[in-house]
This record gives sequence, structure tokens and C-alpha cells, in this order.
Amino acid sequence: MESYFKKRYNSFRFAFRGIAAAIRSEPHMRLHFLAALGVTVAGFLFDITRWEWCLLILSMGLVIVSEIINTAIETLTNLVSPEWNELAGKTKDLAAGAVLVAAFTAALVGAVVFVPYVLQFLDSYL
Ligand SMILES: Nc1ncnc2c1ncn2[C@@H]1O[C@H](COP(=O)(O)OP(=O)(O)OP(=O)(O)O)[C@@H](O)[C@H]1O
Repeated sequence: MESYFKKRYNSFRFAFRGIAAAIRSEPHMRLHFLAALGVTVAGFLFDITRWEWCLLILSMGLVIVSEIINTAIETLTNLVSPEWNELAGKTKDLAAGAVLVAAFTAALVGAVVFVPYVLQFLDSYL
């Protein structure tokens, strides 16, 4: 019988395998990670506050989680309904809509956090 620790270790391994599969198969996922890297660099450059970091980390996590769930739904839909089906299409559209809402929300949070810093920067250096 597998030990408790071996089971937990395998759970993490499968989860990381899922994240890696999403990065490999989804170009959007790579874009989300690139955007997260850009936001992180900007956060350090503008020396944002702890609470602003929390908001940005939550926003980035929301986008990445929604993209992983979207990928899972797409994969399952392709398995269950590889042929054209109105409900399969609706399912994929709904999952894609969730990613769009998450990305739009993250973009708004990013704008609310960074626009004042950018304006201040332009004001003092230009
Ligand atoms: N089996 C299907 N039956 C009906 N419509 C479908 C089906 N598969 C895909 N579609 C339609 O085509 C759209 C794109 O589906 P597709 O599987 O290509 O996703 P995608 O463009 O790869 O999504 P993403 O960019 O998030 O990876 C869906 O949102 C849906 O409207």
C-alpha cells in the first residue's frame, strides 16, 4: 500500500504535470506568464506597496487558474464531443468567456495600481 507521503508527493507531481501540459499546449498560457513577469518587474521598478503586491498576485493567479480550468474544459469537451455539437461549442465559449473576464479584471487592477506611478514618473522625469 502506498504511504501517505508517497500519495501526497504523487498528487503534487500530477498537478505540476497539468500545469506543464497547459503551458505546452496553450499559447495564451505562455502569454499570461509573460504578462505576469512584466507586471512583477514593473512592481519592483515602481516599488509598489505590500497591498498592491497582494492585489496583483491575486489577479495574476486568477488569470492563470482560469486558463488552466479553460484548458481542462476544452480537453474534456474534445474527448466527449470531438464532432460538432451546439452544447460542446457553448461549453467552450463559456470557458473562454471566464478567461476573458479574469484577464479584463487583471488588466483593470494593473491599470489602477500602475497608472498613478507612471504619471508620477512622467511628472518628475519629463
Ligand atoms: N465540438 C465543437 N462543437 C461546436 N463548436 C465547437 C466545437 N469545438 C469548438 N467549437 C467552437 O470553436 C471555438 C474555438 O474552439 P477551440 O477548441 O479551437 O478553442 P481554442 O480556440 O483552441 O480556444 P483557446 O484559444 O482558449 O485554446 C469554441 O469556442 C466553439 O465556439
